Amino acid sequence: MSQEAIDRVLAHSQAGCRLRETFFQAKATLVADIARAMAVSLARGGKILLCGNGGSAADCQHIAAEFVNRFKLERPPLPALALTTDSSILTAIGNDYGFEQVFLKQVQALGRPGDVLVAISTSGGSPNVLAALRAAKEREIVTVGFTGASGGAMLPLCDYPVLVPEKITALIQEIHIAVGHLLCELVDYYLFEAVSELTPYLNEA
Ligand SMILES: O=C(CO)[C@@H](O)[C@H](O)[C@H](O)[C@H](O)COP(=O)(O)O
Ligand SMILES: [Zn+2]
Repeated sequence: MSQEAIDRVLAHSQAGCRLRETFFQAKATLVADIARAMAVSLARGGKILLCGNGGSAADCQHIAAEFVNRFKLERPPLPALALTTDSSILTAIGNDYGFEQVFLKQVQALGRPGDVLVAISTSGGSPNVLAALRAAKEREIVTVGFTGASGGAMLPLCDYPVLVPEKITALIQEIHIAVGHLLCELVDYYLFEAVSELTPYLNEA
């Protein structure tokens, strides 16, 4: 058995544990606020859109599946759509207009004011994610950005920036999917277990 391999396993898990602890201590309120904003959107007939590249694309479809199917609670399906999954749409837009527009045109086609876009980029600099965020802002879609490191160009485009203060992509992604799961849990909480907590926000303009 290679000691080097074992050391790498332990170093990754220990770094992940430390990051997880400090991140959630600092961002618990932010995560709850985002879940409440999503629940308000869904209660008003809105939907959740998600976009990102590579591992983050996988996170998008993972999170959308929890909303559409179920998470922990038995409840009606909730509308969420990963903009990363339709190969015909992605290849048509990528081929005809360029990869930068693959999410932008889907936001333009499907996004309505009051919807929520969850945009995931660990670097905060992926041009197709930035273009989707700009399109969402133009349409009065609530923007949630999962990012890392310094947040890059994403930060000013996000109503709710979720910044993981870390440079290693894998560690950032592991926090992102934990945030995604927590949003699923808390949206269910606000919509189906604590509706009275949501009521004042539903009455806001
Ligand atoms: O999963 C990983 C790395 O862990 C990769 O697939 C990673 O997501 C890709 O390199 C992405 O293209 C990175 O994009 P971004 O997070 O910087 O927007
Ligand atoms: Zn990965």
